[in-house]
Amino acid sequence: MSNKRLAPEGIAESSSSKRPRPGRADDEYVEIEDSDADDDDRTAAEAALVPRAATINFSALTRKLAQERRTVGADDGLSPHRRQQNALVSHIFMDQDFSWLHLKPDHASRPLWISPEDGHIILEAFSPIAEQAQDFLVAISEPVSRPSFIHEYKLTSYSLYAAVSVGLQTEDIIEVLNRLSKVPVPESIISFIRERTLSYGKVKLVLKHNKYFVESNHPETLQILLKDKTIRDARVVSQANDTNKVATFTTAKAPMKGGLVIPGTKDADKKQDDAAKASGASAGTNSADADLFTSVVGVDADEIDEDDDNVHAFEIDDAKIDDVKKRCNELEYPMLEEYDFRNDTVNANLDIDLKPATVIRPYQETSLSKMFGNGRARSGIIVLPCGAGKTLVGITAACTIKKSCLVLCTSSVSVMQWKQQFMQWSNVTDRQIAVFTADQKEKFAGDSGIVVSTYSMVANTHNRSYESKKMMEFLTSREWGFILLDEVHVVPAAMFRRVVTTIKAHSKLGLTATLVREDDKIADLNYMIGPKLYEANWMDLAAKGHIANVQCAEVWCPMTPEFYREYLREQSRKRMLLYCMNPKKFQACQFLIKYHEDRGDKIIVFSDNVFALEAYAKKLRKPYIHGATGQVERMRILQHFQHSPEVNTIFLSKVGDTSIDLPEATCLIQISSHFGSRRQEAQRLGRILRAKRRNDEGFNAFFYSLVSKDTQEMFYSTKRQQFLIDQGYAFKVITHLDGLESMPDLVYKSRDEQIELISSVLLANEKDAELGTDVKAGEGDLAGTVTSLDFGGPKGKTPAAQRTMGSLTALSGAQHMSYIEQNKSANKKLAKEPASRHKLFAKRDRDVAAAKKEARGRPAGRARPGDK
Ligand SMILES: Nc1ncnc2c1ncn2[C@@H]1O[C@H](COP(=O)(O)OP(=O)(O)OP(=O)(O)O)[C@@H](O)[C@H]1O
Repeated sequence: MSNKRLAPEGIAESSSSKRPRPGRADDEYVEIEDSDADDDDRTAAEAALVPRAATINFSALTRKLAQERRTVGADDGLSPHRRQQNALVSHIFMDQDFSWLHLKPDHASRPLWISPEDGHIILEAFSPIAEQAQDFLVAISEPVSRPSFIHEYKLTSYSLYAAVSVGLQTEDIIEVLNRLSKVPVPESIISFIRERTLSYGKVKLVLKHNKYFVESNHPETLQILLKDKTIRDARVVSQANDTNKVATFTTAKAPMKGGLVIPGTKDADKKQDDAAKASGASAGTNSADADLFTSVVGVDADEIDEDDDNVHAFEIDDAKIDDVKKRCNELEYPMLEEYDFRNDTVNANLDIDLKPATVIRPYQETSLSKMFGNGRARSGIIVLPCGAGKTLVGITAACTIKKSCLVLCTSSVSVMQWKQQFMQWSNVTDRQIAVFTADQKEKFAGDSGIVVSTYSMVANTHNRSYESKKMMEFLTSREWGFILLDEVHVVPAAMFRRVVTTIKAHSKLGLTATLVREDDKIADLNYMIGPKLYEANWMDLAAKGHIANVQCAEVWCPMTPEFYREYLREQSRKRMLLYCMNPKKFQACQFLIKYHEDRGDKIIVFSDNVFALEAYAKKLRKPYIHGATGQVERMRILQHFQHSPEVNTIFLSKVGDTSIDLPEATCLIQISSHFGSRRQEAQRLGRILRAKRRNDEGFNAFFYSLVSKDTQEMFYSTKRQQFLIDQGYAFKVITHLDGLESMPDLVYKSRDEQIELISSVLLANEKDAELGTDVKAGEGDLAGTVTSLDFGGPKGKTPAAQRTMGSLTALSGAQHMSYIEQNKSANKKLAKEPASRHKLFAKRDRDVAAAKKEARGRPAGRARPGDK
């Protein structure tokens, strides 16, 4: 559909930026066509789910800005000398010249700068009060990019919706922004904040006695909504409420609203006080600032005002919830979903708690405080880096709500892991937790319990077995206190909608590491689950030792002339196979494996392409796992990798991208990947973020991406890295691996061997070149490998985000760090074993030999038989 929106001419979408210049009165707005190809396949219905406010229309803001500017121009308070200076630099900064904004006299001690044009906020991350400012900014805006020194955030309608949802008030947002900003918050931004937060947070969707109600403390708001035909038609007029008036209830106040204690935290109140004092002292801020932060940024349950006693509500038809939510969004009254679980006497309590030894980490606690800040459970999304412990956050939330809970994950592997983690961290008994997968259809005993299942099991409506149907009846006929949605960013919107509308749940929590979707449908999540409640900073967690520090590098491998010639000639998907199978890449992979094995690292080599995966693993004599590897074999390989010094490297296809917890792994090498997927890159990195040794002095994990030079792969690689770069990771480029040529037993050294390799690639089927020949990520069962129980502590410094040239020695820290563990004998024994040849492979060997012979006889550059 055509996704038109109003925007100031040239903002963001247009490369030929023609933003209004200071002092020019050309603030005209054109209707622009959204050129994002990903949006084209959006159905009208889906697009309608996105509130209008989502596409920020800064036209009103900028118009105000123009007025502001004119006023400033009339009396800008600058000395003639200063005005002349500004005029001199204006031509350099062009439309980015904001020197007309007044800097506050003490601007140096304030860390923020706010763009009056598009709501972007720049934070000096090196400021003493940056940490506090970050907490605040994460609550009110979207992080765009957070490298070491300068962070960028953006105010959006969604982010302000999220801010209001976690209890922030409009004037407090403006006040804190003003205090932190180097320039007075522009009028345009103030009115944007006011406008966006005016109607947000006023309407709630509540499930009571298995019926849905639209609730508000403001009867006039409900009257406005009822004027809308869609909402009016969805209303259920019962006997008790058969007039056109909305019903008024008096809510019972929570007996001890602030008394809610999230399990796994120590003495929450004391800790909060101490933290506030400590950060206040270290930041050198005055106590007024600290108070302001505690009252506005930190959500203190005791201090949050009780809602009005009078709540007005009308019932709506369950089948029309989706339409009502959509309409409310369009009317800019997005519905909040909150669950007053402590006063729910209808649904049976679930006797579940965290084990006494379980202590949640500070960022896990912070994220949960955003969910339970006002003593109720708010629905929304928590974003934590891979390996940061989202599972425990979900389990703690379930232990806080203590009502029946449904957990949905992306694969049956994850189902088993969730169950195992519930048993590990909480006192839940086997009878209280059930799984619903293709193989197992269990129900819990008693009135309340936990069910763990997959999205597809719940959303699937076709070809249901008798047991599945029964199980679905069990799931849909009851009210759930809590639904936990794992990996929310990957689930197709339609599937999500089916799940959310068929399961009646009082509160929803979405968990994810990468709130990016390649299909750009993030907005749907906002609408279907709720606002983003919290997003952690990857670099912060790395600096505090909760996740490992990682050195990232892109290794450029030149193509051999023969491979490059074929690459240029091929038009099909085989091009991809050619750049994966590049002999120089083989060599780089071999070199890096040896280099890191010698240092005592455990290495995972990733390849999406199964043909390349097998070829590399067999040539380098390492074990491998892909979709077709049997369960017993997988477990055997993973056990060896974890516990045996003989197996220090394994090759994994995309079955290992997610759902694999191998804290022994300290080095990743990526030889082939799924085009430009930013999410996959981050998830792969996540495999080493949980490295057991992350708290060792000076420890670094390593992430290498091998790319064939001058091929499409370089483009994809740059695209893939973008998410991680925005999280502050620095990618170095390695153009030369010192000592590679002199490495003994270097593979594919001679031209003959390289020609043999190219022949096998050319003989491969077109299908072999595809990435989709493996099973879907996560389908393979890697359960039982969850072993890490490490706790974090204060750790090293955050690396600077930049792209630099470097040598492998420098990258691996050889100049500055020492590695204690050495394990030179690793894999030697394995390498001595004769590589077993499958008979199919033997047949291919014969074919390869024939092709090799043919290739030798053909002058370079001449077409192969069959070439057009
Ligand atoms: N508070 C904690 N105390 C001790 N260990 C923890 C804590 N939180 C998480 N962990 C451990 O950290 C590891 C990573 O946790 P988990 O698998 O939940 O991460 P994740 O965020 O779901 O990662 P991914 O997105 O990659 O799946 C696990 O081994 C888990 O046991």
